[in-house]
Amino acid sequence: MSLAPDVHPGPGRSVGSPAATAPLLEVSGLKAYYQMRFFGISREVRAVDDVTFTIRRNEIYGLAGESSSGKSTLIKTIARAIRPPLNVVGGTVAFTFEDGRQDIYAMSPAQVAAIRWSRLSYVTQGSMNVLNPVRRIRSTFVDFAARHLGGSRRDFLTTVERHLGRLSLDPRVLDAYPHELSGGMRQRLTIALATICRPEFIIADEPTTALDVVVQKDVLAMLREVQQEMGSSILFVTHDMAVHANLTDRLGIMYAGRLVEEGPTRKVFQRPLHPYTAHLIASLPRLGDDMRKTGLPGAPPSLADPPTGCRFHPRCPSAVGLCREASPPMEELEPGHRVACHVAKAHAEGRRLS
Ligand SMILES: Nc1ncnc2c1ncn2[C@@H]1O[C@H](COP(=O)(O)OP(=O)(O)OP(=O)(O)O)[C@@H](O)[C@H]1O
Repeated sequence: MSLAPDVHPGPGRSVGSPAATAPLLEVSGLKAYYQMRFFGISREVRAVDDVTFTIRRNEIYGLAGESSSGKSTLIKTIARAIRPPLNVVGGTVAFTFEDGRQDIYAMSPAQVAAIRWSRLSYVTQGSMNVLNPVRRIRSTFVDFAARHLGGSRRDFLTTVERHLGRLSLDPRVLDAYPHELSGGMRQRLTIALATICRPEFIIADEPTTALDVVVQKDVLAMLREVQQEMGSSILFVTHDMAVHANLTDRLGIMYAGRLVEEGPTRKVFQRPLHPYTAHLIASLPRLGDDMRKTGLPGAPPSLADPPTGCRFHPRCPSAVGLCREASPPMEELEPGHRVACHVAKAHAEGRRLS
């Protein structure tokens, strides 16, 4: 499959310019809370609480963590796809696209609309959310992408057909309604839709979770090929650690609204530094291993009233007194490998905590 520029060149990927060397996404101290008021009582769910990380050009960054850890809230906030009661209460989200660096929350609504799908696109779990059930696939492509690519409708549809062909999709699917297609086909179409404008940054939110394993493998291979050919960056969100092991270049682990570990995916799997990451990896099934996997005791905390200190301490097998008292900052303990854990830090420095 070749995705070399065809009818439209898409955003350039010039090497050597400041834009080419800067991180594509910089998230700094980001806080996004659901702020609600019921019968005069305020309630605040701190779903994303002081998250800092960057994503480079041309990399697939994975985000993992169990349900309710804040993954969806984080990516909605990064894409500025938020509405009340979710509010950004601190921090910044900046993209350095080919035309320069911009804080997405300093942009006007018109500027944000202009980068959606063309530079920043979104692939979601429920493909039916994007594919309008009462419109043929062709109309959905026109609705989402025609204005970004410009030109006549005929030229646009020729571009769409060529793009589908390159992704091994039969252009006749453009005549279909979503319900006439399989789940796998619909998901491949959402990837085609998200990449038709050759975006620099793609957010993929659990795009394969609803698919069976064989179709899942196909869709993931397609996504990787698209990414490699276009040189785009992908933020790939799933709780499925096996998918991260096979797909992502770097991996961030979220727990209770915070990033607790980040590093090259291979390193994180080989030597997890945070006890929560170690648990996630240990619970993966392995061929020939017939030991029963034991779950982590306890449940994730309420983000309306998170525990003091390290939010993982009530469930952590290694917790000491300090973990109950002070929130551990994210620190680089090995090159490119960051972790927020007092015990891991002390271990790396050859100290013992009690
Ligand atoms: N609309 C909302 N109003 C109030 N709280 C919300 C809302 N949506 C999510 N939350 C809360 O925010 C926290 C983070 O949820 P979020 O959906 O971001 O987690 P997640 O890691 O994406 O989980 P999942 O994998 O189940 O989608 C949870 O405590 C959740 O209950």
